[in-house]
Amino acid sequence: MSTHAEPTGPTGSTGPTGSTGPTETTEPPSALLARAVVTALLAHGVRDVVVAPGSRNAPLSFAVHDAATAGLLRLHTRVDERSAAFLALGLTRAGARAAVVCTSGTAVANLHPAVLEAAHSGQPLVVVTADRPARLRGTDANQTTDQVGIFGALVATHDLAGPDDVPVLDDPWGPVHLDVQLDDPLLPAAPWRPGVVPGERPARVRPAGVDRIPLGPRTVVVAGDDAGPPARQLAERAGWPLLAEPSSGSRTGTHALRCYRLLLDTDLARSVERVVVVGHPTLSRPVMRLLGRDGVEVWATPGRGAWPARPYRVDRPLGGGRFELVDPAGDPAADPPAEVAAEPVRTPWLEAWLEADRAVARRLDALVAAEPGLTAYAVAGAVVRATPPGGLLVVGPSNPVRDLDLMQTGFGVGARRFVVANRGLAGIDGMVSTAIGAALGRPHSTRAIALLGDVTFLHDSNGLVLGPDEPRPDLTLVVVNDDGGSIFATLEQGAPEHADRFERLFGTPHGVDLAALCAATRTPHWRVESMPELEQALASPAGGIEVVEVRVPRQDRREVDARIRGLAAD
Ligand SMILES: Cc1ncc(C[n+]2csc(CCOP(=O)(O)OP(=O)(O)O)c2C)c(N)n1
Ligand SMILES: C=C(O[C@H]1C=C[C@H](C(=O)CCC(=O)O)[C@@H](C(=O)O)[C@@H]1O)C(=O)O
Ligand SMILES: [Mg+2]
Repeated sequence: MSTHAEPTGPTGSTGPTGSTGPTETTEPPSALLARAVVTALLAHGVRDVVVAPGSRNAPLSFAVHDAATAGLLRLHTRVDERSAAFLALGLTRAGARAAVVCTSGTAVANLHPAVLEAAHSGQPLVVVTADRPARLRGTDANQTTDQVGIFGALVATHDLAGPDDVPVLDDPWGPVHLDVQLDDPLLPAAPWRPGVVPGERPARVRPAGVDRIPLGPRTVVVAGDDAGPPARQLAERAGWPLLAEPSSGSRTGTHALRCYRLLLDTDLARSVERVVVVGHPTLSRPVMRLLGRDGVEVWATPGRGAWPARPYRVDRPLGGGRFELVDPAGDPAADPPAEVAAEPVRTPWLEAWLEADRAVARRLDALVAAEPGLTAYAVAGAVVRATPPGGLLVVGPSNPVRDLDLMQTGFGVGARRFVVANRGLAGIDGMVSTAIGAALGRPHSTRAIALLGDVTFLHDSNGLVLGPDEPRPDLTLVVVNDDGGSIFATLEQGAPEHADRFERLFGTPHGVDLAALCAATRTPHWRVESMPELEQALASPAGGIEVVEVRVPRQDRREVDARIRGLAAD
């Protein structure tokens, strides 16, 4: 589906956003349209714009530069559109509102991975693509393809032929695509002095309504990606165990379990009667098995992204606004309003889980400590310790996010680390740029660290290609280098019977010299081989963007993972 306004042809009129600038007679229509677009971006909270160079988008690039010169936004440039879009996504995830601008043709298609991630994780990324004028569509004019609806049914395209077509950018829950028809002449006659009063990013308002949740059944709360504080508050007010993923925004306080994934094959887990699901849980098959288990009631809020329906049976859909506890008789439980920070409730059910969690965590720490040399689990633990309260932690998919899930010990409420992960589609693409964007978008972070796998890092090594004038954050990229994709070793394809094909198809050893790769972009690089070296590197950031490479083995991953999974099984 695309929002396809009938081309009205170039118009010189000022757009609905009241863009101002040189008179109609002096500026070409392309400049006026570009300025109307940038005016709309500013009016709806965009303060960071990532431009990938091109000729067709020159009117937009000039208008963005003029707005940056006026101090109205921050300009970034990136040569790789895929990295550019993930940089904008990282900025957006961290609370800034960002747009990415590129030229026509294959450049637009390179934005797609980040646009899809934004769609499935509900992020208001703004995508502005330059296009040829409609009269050239369907011809073999240079660099001309069908850009209207290019991101598929999930992301509507606004087809802009003139300033009057510029839409209101007020959706806080997903990406928006503006495809801008730009005709020659493409260069403005004179610089633009934007007479724009910047507006605010559209607020993500919680749904209205109250979800009345009766106490009674043996319940656990599952907090997936982007669940936010309500999941924690519910667990604490009800006295229920909290199974919160690292990027849930809920993994603080006294009820969050560290090793919940290891406890799901125990009698305790088998006695669960109800699960309340908030956010987008993706890390663990045992959690998915719990949600699909006969005899377990699932109460769930809608998912955040473009497909909010859950892949498992939901017995009681929740709105996700406010939770109110009611006692089994249906009367309001002694439950202070969510806004009032109540003393967390302790129940025997919770205590049993907390005791089991402490026991298995002790066994996990002992197992990891007994491993010869550094392990990916120990690296994740060191990264957690190096991220202070108020810090930013960006974590890649595959094993790093799962290692963090196992090793992240409890943080106090209010002392949480802001954890960013692209869990909409769990892609390994764009993670270097996402991390740089998140660090730039959250300048008040006390520290910014990213924990990535080596294949993930290589997949977006272009993210390190920054020009000399680009804004750069202080960011430590910790790369767990096991020379390939180790997660596959823990899955079915890692079984011995597939060993003859595993390395070529899944392990994908690459042997890349990360120091040389970093040297190519003059990115400071440390290679560490031991925990003291790692802790030293983490304790002494060089400033700017730096890479700390930690070499760990991959061949034993399946065996160690199996021992870990067996730590708690009854
Ligand atoms: C864009 C994309 N391509 C491929 C995959 C499939 N995939 C998931 S994990 C993984 C390997 C990741 O390796 P690495 O980053 O080194 O992490 P490790 O598994 O070694 O911890 C791949 C290829 C994906 N999720 N996204
Ligand atoms: C490798 C990909 O993603 C897979 C990674 C891990 C998931 C998994 O099973 C983790 C182990 C567990 O939860 O016990 C797997 C899954 O969700 O089934 C993912 O597909 C990939 O190709 O993207
Ligand atoms: Mg790896």
